Amino acid sequence: MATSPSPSQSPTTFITHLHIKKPSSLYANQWSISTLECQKVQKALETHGFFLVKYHDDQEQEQDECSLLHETFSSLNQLFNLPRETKLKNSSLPPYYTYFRTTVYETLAVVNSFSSSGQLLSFTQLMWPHGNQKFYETMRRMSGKLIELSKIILCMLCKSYGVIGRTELDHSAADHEATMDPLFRMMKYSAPLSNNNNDGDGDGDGDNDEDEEPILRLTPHTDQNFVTVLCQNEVDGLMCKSRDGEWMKVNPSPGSFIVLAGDALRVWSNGRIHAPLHKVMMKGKKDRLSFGMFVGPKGDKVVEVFDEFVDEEEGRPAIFKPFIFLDYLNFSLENVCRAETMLDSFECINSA
Ligand SMILES: O=C(O)CCC(=O)C(=O)O
Ligand SMILES: [Fe+2]
Repeated sequence: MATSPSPSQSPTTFITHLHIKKPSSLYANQWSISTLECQKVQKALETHGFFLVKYHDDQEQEQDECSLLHETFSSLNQLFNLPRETKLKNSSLPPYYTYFRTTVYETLAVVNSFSSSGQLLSFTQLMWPHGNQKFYETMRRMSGKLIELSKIILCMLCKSYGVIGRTELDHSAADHEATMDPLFRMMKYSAPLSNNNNDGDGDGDGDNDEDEEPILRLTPHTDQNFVTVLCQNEVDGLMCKSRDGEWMKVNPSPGSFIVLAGDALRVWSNGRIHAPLHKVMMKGKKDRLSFGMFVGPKGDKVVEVFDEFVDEEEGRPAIFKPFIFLDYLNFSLENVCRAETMLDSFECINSA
């Protein structure tokens, strides 16, 4: 594995870009992944709260990887092109999981899409009553890859903190599966400029995009979960705010994944990990498609500071009070206007 910094907006800050090869075993105690690489995950999440990663499976040919990515985006196009009434059927889930639409943004979600419990199959049947095997197979493979990567990343973090096997964040822990509720979400953001908008050179490309001001498509917020692994089509737009307050453009190379820490990880680490505010700003004539695995605790689970990060005698008390994750999700839904300071507004922070 190698790390190469890729320049962000500012010359002084770099976005960490890791290359992770699928380990022969997903269990960290049998790993070839070095501690040094694990420390890079920790450092990136503590400073910026996000990083980019290329994830390869040695068994998988590069060509297969590209075609999976290509098929995923063509499946997403197919999905978002369905009539609105059909997409509205994705509403039997709790409100934060269901089909949601504004004039410029749409999202659909499937819980545990990679598992054998048939959630992805039911979702596919709901959208295409006559079946769509291609969609099902593609999304099953892609969401399987995302869940695998999210497990590896959480494990790398646990390894770096020296807490492997002692926390449910590590998937080798007995109750990991019973604790986690991974959600596969698919998003579409419409282009700020319509396709009829001619840029004057007759090619209809909109190649004077450079002069345009980017327009907000998704308002600044933090994710409530532990970790999010995202992937986008060729249209950039994601921006993340680092711990030192700088908005950074996140422009991944094709096929790279974006890893973001959420509020639950900030709480678990007693504030060591930064859960970055992020937003989507777009320009140009192309719609942006993205999808991701949002790995959070099950609704009834308690989110709390992990013991390892607390030492009263050393002057490191727990900054956060424990809370039920569902209470926080509901609070977030009722207080969308406080998205920029959600965790702080939730009043789970202990007074000094
Ligand atoms: O589409 C993206 O890149 C970001 C999506 C996002 O932040 C979210 O759905 O919470
Ligand atoms: Fe988000």
